[in-house]
Amino acid sequence: MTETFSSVPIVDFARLNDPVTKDEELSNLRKAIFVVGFLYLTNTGLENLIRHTHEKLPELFALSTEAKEKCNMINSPSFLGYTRLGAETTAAKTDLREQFDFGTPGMKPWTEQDPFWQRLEGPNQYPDYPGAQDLVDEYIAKTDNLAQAFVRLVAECLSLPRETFDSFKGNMSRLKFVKYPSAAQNSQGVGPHKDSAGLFTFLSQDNTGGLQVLNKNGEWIDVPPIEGSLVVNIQQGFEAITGGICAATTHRVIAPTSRTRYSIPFFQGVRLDLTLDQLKESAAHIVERIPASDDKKKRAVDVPSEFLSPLYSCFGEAHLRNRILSHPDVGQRWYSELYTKYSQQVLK
Ligand SMILES: O=C(O)CCC(=O)C(=O)O
Ligand SMILES: [Fe+2]
Repeated sequence: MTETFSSVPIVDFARLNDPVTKDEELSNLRKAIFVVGFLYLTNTGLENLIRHTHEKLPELFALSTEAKEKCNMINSPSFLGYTRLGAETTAAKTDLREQFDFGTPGMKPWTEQDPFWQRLEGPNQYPDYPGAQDLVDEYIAKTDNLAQAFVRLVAECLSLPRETFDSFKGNMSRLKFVKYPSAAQNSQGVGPHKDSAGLFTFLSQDNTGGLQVLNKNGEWIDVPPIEGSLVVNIQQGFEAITGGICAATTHRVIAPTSRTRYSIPFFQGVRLDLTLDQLKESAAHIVERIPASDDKKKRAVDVPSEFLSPLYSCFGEAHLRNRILSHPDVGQRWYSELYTKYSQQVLK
């Protein structure tokens, strides 16, 4: 029988950093990473920042349509900016949410000499709202630090040297502010997907509920809100680096029926230039050191992933492909040939 889960484990970041409790908590983390692929991270020290940011979201989304449209993602070949309700597609269906996408500030401007996928890293479009830029930049900087510390703990829990994953970190992480308006019962807030921008996702949800993960028996498991926690999940970049042993977990959001839901996902970036061949070389050394059973190692092949597909030249192209298909209007505007090519390909 496949080892699976019926609830999402809680991992305490403070206990991971206390020498007295560290070993015990690392073994919790290990199980969460291997078996579930999803966990709550508590006691991160970011609770005040998260609360403060949530307080600002209703006002930010209440900006006039004109103000929001001024920073529409359509202006950005880096897929950064505002997406209005109904402009995003997941699992071939329209998502019922609106959102702002941001990235780590200060990326080197793209030029024609750079690879086409490098254009994913670009400048933000901040909404015209007092303090928005400072808030976004602070949130990204602090969560990036947490993510870096977390990745080192993940290496430790897999009995790998702490710095094992450091060289896979990307230049740009991504942050989103998301609003799900109330809708008819069982509407798709966001459809079933795996996160694909990088290594790990750190998600703060408000107290509405609606987030679910898929277990290995094909059952949807609720991920109810825990105040102050971040829900962490494995993205396809990390899945690929571990040869698929640490699998990204499919998740979705059921739209709320009687209130508005807000969430703040943060996607830790992965190096975009990594090719499949380079990955195979570096991953081989990682995969062989992960003490998993042969059965678990087999999971490496049964998950179709753009990041492990020879159709794409490197992680950057795999990520760009996903962005183009999720935001078809932006994809068509900036990458029309690639849009046509990617929308005809079938992943195996
Ligand atoms: O809003 C949420 O709780 C989850 C959002 C999500 O999975 C995503 O944007 O990738
Ligand atoms: Fe997601």
